[in-house]
Amino acid sequence: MQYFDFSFLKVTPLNILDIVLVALIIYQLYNLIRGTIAANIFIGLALIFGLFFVVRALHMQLLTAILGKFVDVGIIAVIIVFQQEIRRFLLLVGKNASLQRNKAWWQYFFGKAEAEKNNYARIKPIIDACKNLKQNRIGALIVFAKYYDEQFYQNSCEIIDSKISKRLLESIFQKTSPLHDGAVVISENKIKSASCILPLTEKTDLPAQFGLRHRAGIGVTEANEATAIIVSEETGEISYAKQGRVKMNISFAELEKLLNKDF
Ligand SMILES: Nc1ncnc2c1ncn2[C@@H]1O[C@H](COP(=O)(O)OP(=O)(O)OP(=O)(O)O)[C@@H](O)[C@H]1O
Repeated sequence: MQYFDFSFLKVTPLNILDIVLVALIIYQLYNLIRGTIAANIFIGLALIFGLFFVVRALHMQLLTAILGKFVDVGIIAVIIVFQQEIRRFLLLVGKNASLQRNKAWWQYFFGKAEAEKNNYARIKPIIDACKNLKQNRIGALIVFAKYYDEQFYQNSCEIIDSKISKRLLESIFQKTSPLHDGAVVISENKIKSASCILPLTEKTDLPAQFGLRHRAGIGVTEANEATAIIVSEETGEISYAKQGRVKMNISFAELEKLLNKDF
């Protein structure tokens, strides 16, 4: 019987740490591109790289030379194509740590129940405003940005920078309000801006009734660490978008749970 000799493999604790860290980075990158158009681009690039290694091994010189040109500029192509995702990843690395730490300290000192109570107080005006908007069939798009990326939001928005209030949210979305077109962005516990023009998703498999408001709500969660509530003017239905996916027609109890988790 033949045995394989693995004695040449020397695994140190540092090697294991190395593998775990790489796995974590790949997982975070996967989370960032999951369900977005970037995932398809990634598959396309991976296929070109895979094909290059196959044709090179088979000594197919012409194809190797052509694909080699792509592979030579591979890292530059990856940086250009995944510019948005790399930006989000770096933001995540830089800012998430401090946000999570704040939350953890709060829970450590005041206990989980107190933290939840505090969170409910923050969420309540938003849920109450959504109830009113739904009842009156007023369309709305409210974005919760984990980090307020000034470059991304401020170009197209009206700066508000105010405490979150039910009445303010309701009045922004009134059809006669000059700010009703576009999205409200909430971040750092404030209504940061209104009337924001957001990027539209390029998804092709969305329900037919989804127009620009829904497309913008989904699009912003693909391009940023953000979630969005979409109130349909047509049906009054509430949808919730996160990481490029959307939950349709959710109840207020569900909305409260989602906001409690994400906001
Ligand atoms: N790029 C954008 N960013 C933010 N808001 C947008 C954008 N494009 C359109 N909107 C908002 O969506 C409104 C138009 O909504 P539209 O009827 O196309 O959407 P919908 O998804 O069908 O939603 P509804 O069910 O409310 O009709 C606009 O009045 C504007 O307020």
